Amino acid sequence: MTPPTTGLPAENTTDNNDHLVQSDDPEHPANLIPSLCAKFWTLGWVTGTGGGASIRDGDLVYLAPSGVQKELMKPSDIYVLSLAAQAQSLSRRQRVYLRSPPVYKPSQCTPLFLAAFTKRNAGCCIHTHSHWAVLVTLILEQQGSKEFRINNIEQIKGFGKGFQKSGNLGYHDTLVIPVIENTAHEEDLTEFLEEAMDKYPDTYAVLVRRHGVYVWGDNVHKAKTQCESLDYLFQLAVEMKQLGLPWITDIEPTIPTRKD
Ligand SMILES: CSCCC(=O)C(=O)COP(=O)(O)O
Ligand SMILES: [Zn+2]
Repeated sequence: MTPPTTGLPAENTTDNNDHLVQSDDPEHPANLIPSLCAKFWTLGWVTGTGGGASIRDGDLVYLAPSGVQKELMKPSDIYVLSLAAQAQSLSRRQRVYLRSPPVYKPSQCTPLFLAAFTKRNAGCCIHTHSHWAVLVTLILEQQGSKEFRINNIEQIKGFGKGFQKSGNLGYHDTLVIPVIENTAHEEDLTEFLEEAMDKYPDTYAVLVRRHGVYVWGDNVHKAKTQCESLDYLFQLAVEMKQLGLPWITDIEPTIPTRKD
């Protein structure tokens, strides 16, 4: 699926480029963001307008409006931004939208989503306010820790090895997710998210203390499955903590002996 593109910044177009969000294809980003967010709402990931998702298709980035019920969005509510036009913009804070819905402001998460697209070439970035993510950051806060670490759990295999690396983590590998501190305004998280990406080049996610998590992937499928795997692991970790079980164990890899 290749959506049509004008390649022109918004001020050079004569209309609002509504065609960029009009498609019968359910896989078109303008259709997929509302349908994904409706699913995420049922998981408690985008409750009360919090959280959201953004998709990149080539140069075009599709974004939700700010402060709307994310599970009720329509394709006509979606913003479209050109990364190339944005890169040419003199001000990093001023965004160049090819398409803007008339009555909204763009999501406050926009600069964080753009960081995943520009620094990691991600195809999709998901931001959740999941209880499990927030609880894990609270447990880590008590421990004075800025990293979530877990190993020897099967679901760890749901994560890629890292940026520009092929294959997934193994059962015995340790999954490490950095934690950044929350800020009063979502946009102000950007510099800390970027710092965490630089410090942890292979991470596909960053936790935000007392707030939630940002998870990305090369495409929608990978971002969604990594986000699901991570939420599973966060829930498991909270329940393990309640049972007094450690997140890191020193189970040694064994060579399996198969008897046929
Ligand atoms: C109650 S949500 C506060 C803002 C936030 O954390 C968030 O993720 C949603 O921001 P948006 O601008 O996309 O509504
Ligand atoms: Zn948020």
